[in-house]
Amino acid sequence: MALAFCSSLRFSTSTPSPPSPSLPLRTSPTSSSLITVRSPQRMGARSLRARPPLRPKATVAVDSPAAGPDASRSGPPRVLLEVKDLMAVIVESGQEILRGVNLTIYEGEVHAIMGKNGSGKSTFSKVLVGHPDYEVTGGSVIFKGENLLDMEPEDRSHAGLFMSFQTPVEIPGVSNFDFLNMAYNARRKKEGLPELPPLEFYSYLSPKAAAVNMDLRFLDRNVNEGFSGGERKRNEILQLAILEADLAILDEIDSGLDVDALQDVAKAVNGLLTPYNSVLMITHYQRLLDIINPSHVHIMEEGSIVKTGDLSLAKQLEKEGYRAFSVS
Ligand SMILES: Nc1ncnc2c1ncn2[C@@H]1O[C@H](COP(=O)(O)OP(=O)(O)OP(=O)(O)O)[C@@H](O)[C@H]1O
Repeated sequence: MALAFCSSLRFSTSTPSPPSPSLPLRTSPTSSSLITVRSPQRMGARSLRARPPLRPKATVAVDSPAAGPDASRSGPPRVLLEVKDLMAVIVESGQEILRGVNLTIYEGEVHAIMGKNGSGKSTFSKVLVGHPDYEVTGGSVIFKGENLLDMEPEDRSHAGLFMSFQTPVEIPGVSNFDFLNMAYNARRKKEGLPELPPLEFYSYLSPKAAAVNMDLRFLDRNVNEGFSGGERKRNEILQLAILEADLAILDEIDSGLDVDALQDVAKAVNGLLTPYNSVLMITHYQRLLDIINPSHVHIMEEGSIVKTGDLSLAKQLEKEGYRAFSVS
């Protein structure tokens, strides 16, 4: 199955026409409270991913918000994310999970968070995107100079935050193509640009799909419906490629991937990196870090970051286990 998946996800040049959009959306079911699929008239999208590109790398004939070089981007790297003493509890139980997280990410940096099961890594990332299961009880998060914690999840997405969940959800009844088109248009609308009709969006999308080795046939299928674990992950990276977030949070993007797919996905992530965006990865395995090569590796324990270093930290972890870093 895994090998079949890999070979089936090569870019197919024999698909000249775009998938036919199946608007209007027939259903809007969702298994995640973070997802919003609205009618085309209201033109919303999956709330956390509606962040079309600021700096498209593909050459497309669309009036993208930043289709050319951005002269204002000169100078030293800017701080993208500054997390100070962040504390959060589970809303339902009041259980404290984050106990003072500190983390600063500059443009162009790649950070990896590692840590034992249950140490709070996913909770941290979900708190950043505004997941309603958690309540922030202390600390601050500044994203691109703005108070992230004051923003609705959808606005966090529009501001340039993208999150790939550990288990990407299915959206039955909504084709991948329509979903990506809506997400892209939601951002364009926010930028005051006209929405991109399906044909033009297809021109923008197809080189992105090629870059992540995504077979174009997957665009006509419903979002993640019947996708294998690896296909879902690859689809997440396609969404990231379309939306070109400033900060991409990738929660265990390597889980469930066979060795070839891991290489593909990691290389696709590398291909999306620019001096102006950043990635925050959560992973258990050095094999992903060997390809993406993070500038910073953090170890989380019991809801806070207890050690920070470079890739050598991950190598040491692989050899010695978490006992070597435990502070408890
Ligand atoms: N919504 C929730 N309801 C109940 N418990 C939760 C919830 N979210 C997180 N937890 C608990 O908080 C702790 C931290 O969970 P989290 O998913 O952040 O850990 P993690 O470091 O990402 O773990 P893993 O490496 O296994 O993915 C766990 O004990 C988990 O069971």
